[in-house]
Amino acid sequence: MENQKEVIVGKVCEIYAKISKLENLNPSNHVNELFTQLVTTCTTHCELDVTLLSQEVKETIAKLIKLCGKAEGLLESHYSAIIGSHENPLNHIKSFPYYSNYLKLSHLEFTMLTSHCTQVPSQLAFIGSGPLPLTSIMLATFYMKNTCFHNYDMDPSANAKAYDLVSSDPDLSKRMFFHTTDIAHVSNALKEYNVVFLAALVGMDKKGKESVINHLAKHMAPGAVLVLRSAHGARAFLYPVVDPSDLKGFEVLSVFHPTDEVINSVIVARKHSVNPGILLSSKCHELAAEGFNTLNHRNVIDELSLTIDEHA
Ligand SMILES: C[S@@+](CC[C@H](N)C(=O)[O-])C[C@H]1O[C@@H](n2cnc3c(N)ncnc32)[C@H](O)[C@@H]1O
Repeated sequence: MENQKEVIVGKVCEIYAKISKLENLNPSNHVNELFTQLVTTCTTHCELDVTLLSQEVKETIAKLIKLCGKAEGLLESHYSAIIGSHENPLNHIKSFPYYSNYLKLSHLEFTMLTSHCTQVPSQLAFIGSGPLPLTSIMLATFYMKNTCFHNYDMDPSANAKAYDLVSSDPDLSKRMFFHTTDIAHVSNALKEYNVVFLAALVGMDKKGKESVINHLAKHMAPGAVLVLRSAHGARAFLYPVVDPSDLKGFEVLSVFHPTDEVINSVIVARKHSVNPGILLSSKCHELAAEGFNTLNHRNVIDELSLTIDEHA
């Protein structure tokens, strides 16, 4: 076990050394090959706790996560431009190489979400939607056919590309909205959403993630649900980890760590009401009227494993 851990860490550091020497991270055969090697290494070995690694390795991980985030942004941007150049972009969305991963991840997130909310949300925010907002598109197309999606990204070019993908679609163009701003500058608008999704790459380190989570805890409506992405085991070489205990101001409802090709763990949490037992604020009344089940806080990991296996 100890030996296996050393082998994985050695391999990841070796790949990091190669990636960090690249002139740029734009998609190319060589860049794709290195990231594929990295993802394969990290998804085939689950039993590894990165918090126990040396400070030196932790510093390498922090740098690697930033490079992965940059490469992911460039890959999504590249494919978004290609897909958006077609007359009906959404007919070509499956050409994105990680389409099936997103399909599984959005199904997982929807399953987890609906085990805590008996009614589909009317207004949903997705923070860090990027140039290829696949999760919003999939949720809107397959699972939440009447929900309005408010996509937030601080990069205007990401939003412009994302808008081009849905603007010609008669349904999604009416339900997808794009807001160009750093989420740290959004306060009152956050109260309007029954559900908020937080992308893995918003808050790239512990401090950054903590600051976004604290901001959401301060401004989301009491009783609203937060769905956020984390990483577990060796997958923590690729994405920032959110420890459920870091979710101050929220009640953690469920946590799921995938073991298949899906990389991100998913955490579902509910923003505390003023008094969790009694629905005091008008927003809580509104949520209760919409059928949000505030009393049902059971852990659904086992059931989820079953549901997901059934759909695998
Ligand atoms: C590569 S993308 C897409 C999301 C990715 N597929 C995921 O699940 O994390 C991440 C996006 O988050 C945006 N972003 C990062 N920090 C943000 C913040 N504080 N406010 C708004 N957008 C942010 C970036 O501009 C970038 O386009």
